[in-house]
Amino acid sequence: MTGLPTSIDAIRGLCENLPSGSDEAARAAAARQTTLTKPPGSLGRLEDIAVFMARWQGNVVAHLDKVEALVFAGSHGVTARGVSAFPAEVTAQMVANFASGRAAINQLARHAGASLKVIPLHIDRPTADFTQAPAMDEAELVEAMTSGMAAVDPASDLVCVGEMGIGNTTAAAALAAALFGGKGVDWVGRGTGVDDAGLSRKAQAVDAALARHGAALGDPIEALRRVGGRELAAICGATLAARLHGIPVMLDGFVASAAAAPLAKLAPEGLAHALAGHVSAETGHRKLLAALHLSPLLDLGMRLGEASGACLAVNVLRGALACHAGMATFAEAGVSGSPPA
Ligand SMILES: Cc1cc2ncn([C@H]3O[C@H](COP(=O)(O)O)[C@@H](O)[C@H]3O)c2cc1C
Ligand SMILES: O=C(O)c1cccnc1
Repeated sequence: MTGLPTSIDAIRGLCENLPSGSDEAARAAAARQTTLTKPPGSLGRLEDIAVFMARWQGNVVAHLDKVEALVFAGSHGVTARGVSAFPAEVTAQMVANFASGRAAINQLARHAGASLKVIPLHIDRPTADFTQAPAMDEAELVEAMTSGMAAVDPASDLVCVGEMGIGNTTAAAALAAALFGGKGVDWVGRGTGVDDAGLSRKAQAVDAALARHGAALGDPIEALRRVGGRELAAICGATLAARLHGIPVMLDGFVASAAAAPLAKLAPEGLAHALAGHVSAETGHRKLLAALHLSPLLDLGMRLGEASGACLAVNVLRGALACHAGMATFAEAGVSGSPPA
């Protein structure tokens, strides 16, 4: 990637020629797995992870020396519709909490050996209420997406993406509905903990957005611009940039998954370099992951966002790669292999 794109068309162009990772490294990693001192397949998905990481890092034995957690923050006009259990000002207050190191993500990023970067995106300037108008104009979308792209350090071994933005589970639900069909009720959940009335306001907001934007939502980037938000666009941009730099991505919960989902719609293998760190308790996340053909690594009933589930899942990757790198082969250890069939 040379320089950041300056238009939506340029971003679309980048999605047309995505690298497919190293077949050679993936094949060699799969071959190495068969030589390690364990019954074939006995490490389950840890084996697949070692092969996945080899493909996207282009190394038979992948490493996790430099793991980045990127948390993008944005403000949402749709909060005026009473769609969150918390007031909009919590977004800025939590950004301050991240800076003082006392939020959940500070603890989980440290525990995962990840460096945490928090990127606020004009949090004093909410997007437009997308039940009334597009959330962002084209320039705002490009700015948000390229902020996400620029946040990715090309030297990273893995990028975890997450978000902070009161109201953003409604934006994520609207985006999921735009991309995969269905109505508000199919995709909204309780987010920060709305009651039944709040849940039905969320469904109504999504339905109103679907009605207002109509056929324009058939285009994945337009859907992101019209019913997404700045932090969702930035996650989409960061996930795209990681692909172009040859860096695997760990997605967080419902919001981060919805944010990255346009890439899967723009290119058939658009999210092939991404893992789902976990399935959150937000209604709709399981269905969204199924639509994206992603199988979550963890299922712990978390529903926080902030990249918390993504960072926790990094520890699973560390386990997978420790085995892949450190185990003896049957030959090295003098362990008898299975008898010839
Ligand atoms: C104190 C606090 C910390 C958070 N950290 C992440 N979120 C999460 O909740 C928000 C989405 O839920 P909704 O759509 O219901 O507003 C996002 O900011 C998300 O990251 C938080 C929410 C709160 C209240
Ligand atoms: O799964 C998520 O991303 C999520 C769930 C609840 C609140 N915020 C984020």
